Amino acid sequence: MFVVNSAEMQEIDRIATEEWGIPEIVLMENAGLKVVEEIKKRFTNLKDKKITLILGKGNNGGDGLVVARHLCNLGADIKIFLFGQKEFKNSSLVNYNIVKRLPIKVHKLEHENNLHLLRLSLYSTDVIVDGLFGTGFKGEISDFLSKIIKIINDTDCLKVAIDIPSGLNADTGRARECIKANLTVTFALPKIGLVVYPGTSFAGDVKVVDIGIPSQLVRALNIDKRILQLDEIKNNIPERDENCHKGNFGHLLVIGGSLGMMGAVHLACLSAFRMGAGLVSAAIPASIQTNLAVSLPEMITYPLKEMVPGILDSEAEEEILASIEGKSVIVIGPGFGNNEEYVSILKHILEKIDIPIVIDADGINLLARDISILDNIKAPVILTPHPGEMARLLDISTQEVQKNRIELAKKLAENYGIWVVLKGNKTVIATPKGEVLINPTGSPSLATAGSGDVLAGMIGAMLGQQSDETRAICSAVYLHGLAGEHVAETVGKISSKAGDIIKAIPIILEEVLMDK
Ligand SMILES: NC(=O)C1=CN([C@@H]2O[C@H](COP(=O)(O)OP(=O)(O)OC[C@H]3O[C@@H](n4cnc5c(N)ncnc54)[C@H](O)[C@@H]3O)[C@@H](O)[C@H]2O)[C@H](O)CC1
Ligand SMILES: [K+]
Repeated sequence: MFVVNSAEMQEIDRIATEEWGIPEIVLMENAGLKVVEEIKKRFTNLKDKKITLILGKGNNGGDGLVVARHLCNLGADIKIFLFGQKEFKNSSLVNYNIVKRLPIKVHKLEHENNLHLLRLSLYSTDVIVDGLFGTGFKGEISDFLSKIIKIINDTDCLKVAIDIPSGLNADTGRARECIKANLTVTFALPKIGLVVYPGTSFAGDVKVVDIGIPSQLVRALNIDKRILQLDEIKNNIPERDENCHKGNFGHLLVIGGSLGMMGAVHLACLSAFRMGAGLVSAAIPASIQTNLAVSLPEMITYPLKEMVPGILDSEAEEEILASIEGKSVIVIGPGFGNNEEYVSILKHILEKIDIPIVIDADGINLLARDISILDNIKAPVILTPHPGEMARLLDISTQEVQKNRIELAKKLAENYGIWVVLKGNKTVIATPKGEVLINPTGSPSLATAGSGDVLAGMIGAMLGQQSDETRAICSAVYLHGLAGEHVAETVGKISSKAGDIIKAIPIILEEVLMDK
């Protein structure tokens, strides 16, 4: 499903009305009716239910006026509070003139001394409908608005946001002060702010409703952002026919490991097997080879020459390059160590190979030492940074990364012609073509040591089975999130560990493929 920013939504709105000739008032009527439909689903009867609408003077408020009219027809007891000194215009004005003739009390919210009545009315209300601002919200919330929002948020009742919770930046999901809704009924397409953190925590349940904008119109716009959906993920996982053999499902090489960090390689390799990789090999410092081989006998191991135990010798580079022969995918970085001398190993690998390479963990830290080594790549390169690693790569703070996850991932991917998987709540996948995919699955259970190694192994495994890199990466990220959700339900969000995520892979794979 496409996701849009406010400018894109406004453009869709403009084309629908100006070029396709769909009257604005029709879209507004549809929008209002759909909100009423969602409210009706939550009550057996709306008769005499107290419903308070807090509305601005733009079209979001106009939608609210439509909601008020229909709820009034259903017998609800309606009150409206109107924010702002402006006058309603166009379709909103038409709806306002109708509402004025109905048995609906309309109060102003222009001064601090109106707040007392608002507080009093909300005390006994069953539902608050938030139609203050939608996609037309710009800049910041004033202190007065902040007080209004606080009064609304302090009220314990069902809060329904029209299109987006007021105060939320539809493009970034950030807010200074924002309505905390239980339900957001958003029109035509989800807005970015509703699907990325912290916007997700303000929006509550998000219902995307059709208001009559033709899908042909939306498709013609070539929107570059999408939310991943289960259906496409299912189709990305290749069927296994009776005649298949291990050679059909890729041979993954994991390069990494160091003294004390052997587990990272183990986790990546084991998850790769569980995700269906045909063969898995690991190139690791010689001193950890025996332990690793014993811990996972199914894999092939390449011992690398060491300077001191756990630290590679310069001759190891040749050994790594030799181990790449015959492989179909590489994962480099889990537990590798962030030694300056390894930058040239990574550089030479990237200059030589043309098979997909996932650069994770210390591999990303090495890149952060010299990102220019991405200038000379022939292979599909996939970076899987968490926000801290992304910050190091871009030489900015983690807070700055989190403020602008989508744009930063997109820019990095486009600049170097690579895939960027920016991990975190709603992982963002950016492709070399500038496409952005947002992953809806996941759980706090994934916030545990080794979870990234598991994801790297899963991506590596999928790249060995699916030639379309974007599909492979998206499937792995989506399924990793589903595995996290399963762990949250079975083990718990707090007690989870990476091994639990790996154990969940076969279960969620089975579930996903069952109704393919
Ligand atoms: N997308 C569609 O196809 C449809 C959308 N509808 C609804 O319309 C709104 C967008 O309406 P618009 O008039 O452009 O803007 P808003 O109502 O969101 O807000 C404008 C309103 O708010 C004032 N304002 C903006 N920022 C601030 C601020 N920081 N502080 C104070 N006041 C602010 C501004 O001055 C205006 O008065 C969309 O979300 C949908 O809900 C259509 O009805 C159906 C078709
Ligand atoms: K709103």
